[in-house]
Amino acid sequence: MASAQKNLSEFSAKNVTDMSDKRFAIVVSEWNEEITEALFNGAMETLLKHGAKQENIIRKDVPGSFELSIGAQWAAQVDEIDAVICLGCVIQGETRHFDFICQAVADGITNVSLKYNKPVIFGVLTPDNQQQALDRAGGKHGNKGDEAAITAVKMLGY
Ligand SMILES: Nc1c(NC[C@H](O)[C@H](O)[C@H](O)CO)[nH]c(=O)[nH]c1=O
Ligand SMILES: CC(=O)[C@@H](O)COP(=O)(O)O
Repeated sequence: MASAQKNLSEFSAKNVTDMSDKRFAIVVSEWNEEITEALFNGAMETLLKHGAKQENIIRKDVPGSFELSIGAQWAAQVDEIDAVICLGCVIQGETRHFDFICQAVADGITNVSLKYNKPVIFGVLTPDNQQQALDRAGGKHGNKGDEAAITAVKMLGY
């Protein structure tokens, strides 16, 4: 189902458990900063809305989405971290570089999650252009950061 049919910020809050004692790491890519900052703000707002404490949320920045995997690993290896949220935006350019980054970060984040047996959330936009990114970072299709945060919350209540 495309984001056009399912707003990224609309989700069922039922069965969401208390997050007051959970600790989160949010790893944010600096590429396309206008977008990733909007994703971060959405993720923070959603975590706090569901009871997470500000002091239990740490942020780490990485240069680009390709570095999200290692940034996630450095966070996930910390025993006190319960879940990691990775936020990035990879915009299609003229070459196949887009494909390599997107595949690498999807595979890398998955591997970290399985290696450390904890939720590591793929909050990475992979749009064709800037407008598609804006539409999914607080625009008409919602905010991918909201979706990533509620996914972490739901997984911790698994
Ligand atoms: N073009 C985008 C990049 N490129 C940078 C890579 O993520 C990486 O930092 C570099 O290849 C060095 O390892 N990153 C994004 O997050 N978004 C882009 O659109
Ligand atoms: C996703 C990228 O790295 C991409 O934006 C780089 O642009 P290009 O493919 O034109 O070099």
